[in-house]
Amino acid sequence: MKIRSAKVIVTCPGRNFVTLKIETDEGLTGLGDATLNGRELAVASYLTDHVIPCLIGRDPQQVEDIWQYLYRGAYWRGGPVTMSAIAAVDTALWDIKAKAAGMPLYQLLGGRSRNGVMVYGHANGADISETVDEVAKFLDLGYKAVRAQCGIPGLPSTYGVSRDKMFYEPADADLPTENVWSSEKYLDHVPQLFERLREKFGFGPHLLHDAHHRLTPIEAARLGKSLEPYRLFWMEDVTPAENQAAFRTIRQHTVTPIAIGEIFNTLWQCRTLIEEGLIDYIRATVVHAGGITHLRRIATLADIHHVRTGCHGATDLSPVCMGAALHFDTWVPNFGIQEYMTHTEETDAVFPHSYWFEDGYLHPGDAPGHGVDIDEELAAKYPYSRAYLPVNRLEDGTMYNW
Ligand SMILES: O=C(O)C(=O)C[C@H](O)[C@H](O)CO
Ligand SMILES: [Mg+2]
Repeated sequence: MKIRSAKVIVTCPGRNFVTLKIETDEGLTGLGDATLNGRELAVASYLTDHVIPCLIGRDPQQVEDIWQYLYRGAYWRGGPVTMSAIAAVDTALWDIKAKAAGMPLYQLLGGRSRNGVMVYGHANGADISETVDEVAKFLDLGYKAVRAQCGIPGLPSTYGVSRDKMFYEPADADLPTENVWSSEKYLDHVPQLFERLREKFGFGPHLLHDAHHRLTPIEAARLGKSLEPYRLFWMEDVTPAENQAAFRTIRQHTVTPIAIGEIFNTLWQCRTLIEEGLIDYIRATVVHAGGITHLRRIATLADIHHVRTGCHGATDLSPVCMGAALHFDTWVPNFGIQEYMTHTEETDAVFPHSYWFEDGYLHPGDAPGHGVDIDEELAAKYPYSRAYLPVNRLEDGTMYNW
C-alpha cells in the first residue's frame, strides 16, 4: 500500500478547524485533526509545505516509522505546530490501518477496557446561583461529572464564563480581546462556589475546576487546600508548567487532585510531573501531543506512576480528534475521564461521526477506523476566519497568563 495523495482542509463552521486527509493507492482514506487554536494556518502550512511532500509514496502501514521520520527527521523537535502536524499524520494513518483491518480503532489498540467513556461537561454562569443552575442542567442530562466555572465579583470577565452554555468558545475576535485578572479576587470566591454546589448536589457528582494557568505555586496550594472539603475530582492547570519542579510546592500542601497537560506536546513536558508523582491526571490529547502513537507512550509512563488520563476535549479540538480520543479512551488501561464540550450543529454536519453520548458516557461506535468523516463540499462553504484567544492583564496593566 502507498500514500497517493494528502491535502489539508481548512474550514470554519462556527470556528476554525484544520484537517489532514490522506489517500492511499488502494482507495482508503484517513483523517487527522491539526487544529491549533489561534495559530491554525501555521500548522496548515507546516503540513502542506513541509510534511506532505515527504509522505507521497510511503507505506501508510508503517505508522511508527513515519512518526519517527517526521519527529527525528525534522531536526527541530517538539513544539505545538510540529507536534500538531505530526499528530494529524499519525491519526490519519491509524484511521487507514483500522479501516484496512475492518476494525474500529480501539480494537487495533488492544481492545475494549470499559463499556463507555465517562465525560465531563462545562457548566458556567455569571455568578454562583447561575452556575448552580447550569450544573443542575448537566446533571439532568445524565452527566456524572461537571466542570464548574463562575464570574468573579469585581472582574468584568472570567475564563470559562460565556453566554453560550453547552460550549465555551474563547477565540472570540479577529484580534486578541484583552481581559483583566486578579488572583486575590478569584481565590476568595471559588471556594464559595464549591460550597454551594456540594450543599445543593451532595457528593455524588464529580466536580472539576480549571484555574487556566493563573496562579503561583503557593496560591495554587492555597486553592487546593481551600477546596479540600468539597472533594473535587481535580483542579486543573493551577500554575503554568514550564517549571515542573514548582508542582512540588503544591503537592506538599494539598490533597486536592491535580490535572495538567492540555498544552503539552511531548512526553518530556510531563516526565518530571509523572515520575515524581506530582500530578494525578495527564490532560495531553491526540491532536496536540503527537497523535495516538505518542499519547500512548505518555499514558504508559503515567500508568506506572498511578497517573490517569483526562484528555483535553474543548470545542477547538475537532470531531476528528474527539473520535480518535474516544477510541484511545476506550482502550487505555489507566483512563480517568474525557473532557467533552458539544460542537455546534454546523460543525457536526461538516464532520459526520459515529460517536454518541448517553447517560454521562461517550461511545466511539464500531465503524472501521476512528469513525469520523468530513463533508468536503460543506466544509468549503465555511472559509477560514481569523480568530484569536484572548490575552490577560493584571488590574495594574501588567501582561499576565490567559
Ligand atoms: O477545556 C479546557 O480545559 C480549556 O482550558 C480550554 C482552552 O482554553 C482552549 O482549548 C484553548 O484553545
Ligand atoms: Mg483547561
